[in-house]
Amino acid sequence: MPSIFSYQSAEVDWCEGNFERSAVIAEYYNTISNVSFFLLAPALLYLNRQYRQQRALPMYFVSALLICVGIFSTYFHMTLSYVGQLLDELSILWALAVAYSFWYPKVYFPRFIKSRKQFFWLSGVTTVVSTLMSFIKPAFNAYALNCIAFHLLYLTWRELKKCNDKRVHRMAKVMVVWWVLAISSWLSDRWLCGLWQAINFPYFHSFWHVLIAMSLLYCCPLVIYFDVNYEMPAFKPKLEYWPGDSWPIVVPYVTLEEPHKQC
Ligand SMILES: CCCCCCCC/C=C\CCCCCCCC(=O)N[C@@H](CO)[C@H](O)/C=C/CCCCCCCCCCCCC
Ligand SMILES: [Ca+2]
Ligand SMILES: [Zn+2]
Repeated sequence: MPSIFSYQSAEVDWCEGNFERSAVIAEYYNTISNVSFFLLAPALLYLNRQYRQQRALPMYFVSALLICVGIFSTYFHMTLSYVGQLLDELSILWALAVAYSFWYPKVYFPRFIKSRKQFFWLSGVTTVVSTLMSFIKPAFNAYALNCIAFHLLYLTWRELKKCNDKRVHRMAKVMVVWWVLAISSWLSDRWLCGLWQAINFPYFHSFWHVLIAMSLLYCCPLVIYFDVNYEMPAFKPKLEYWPGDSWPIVVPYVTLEEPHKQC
């Protein structure tokens, strides 16, 4: 019986051919495209540094978990091992759980939850139960995780209804475009592999890594923007673009306008 650590012991195998470019890396492009997650975390911390100074714990915690996602996803595609697959999926689950625990707006808490502390407990218990259940059918986990994006889209839509800042609406639209491209790549790698192999282009899962990191690059400032509005009344959030508004390719981030001076 193969070990759960051994090469190709995972339940899933992505479309890219195995060991075609290296004797030790199973899926070469799927492995190296994880560099996106290693760039994403420091970019978020650097660009949103004013917010990070106010909310250091959640920012460092989620950034560290995004790095873990990168490490485990790299390990998974390098080995295609059962342990790699579970670590990849569980690191995503825990990163999302921590992000929800810190940033889920209080106005959407279920009625029986009275404080963020209680919400932490609810998220913690739900995540531990989901972690245990994830061993039942690991191949199903990725579909369940992808469904969380629909909840994020729903929350974004609810928030945009209350917001009339045009820059925020534009940023949300761009985030959705990146996500649609990302999920299309993920699904097509899963379901249309025969077609991509026939045309010798089985690289859609590596596109997914880059595209989902791009959508997170837009999603995170949105989360920060709404958090400042809800939880930090002394500040006014402002969306800015790096390196500048007039550049063709830009990265959004949030600055905090000076707190109201007390006389
Ligand atoms: C201030 C910041 C707050 C926001 C924090 C958001 C935290 C997000 C945490 C984790 C997301 C990482 C997703 C990347 C997964 C990469 C690894 C991967 O490719 N794994 C595959 C196997 O290699 C696996 O099959 C994929 C599983 C599906 C993952 C689905 C993740 C949904 C993430 C939702 C992001 C939404 C962005 C825009 C929403 C409209
Ligand atoms: Ca493969
Ligand atoms: Zn992957």
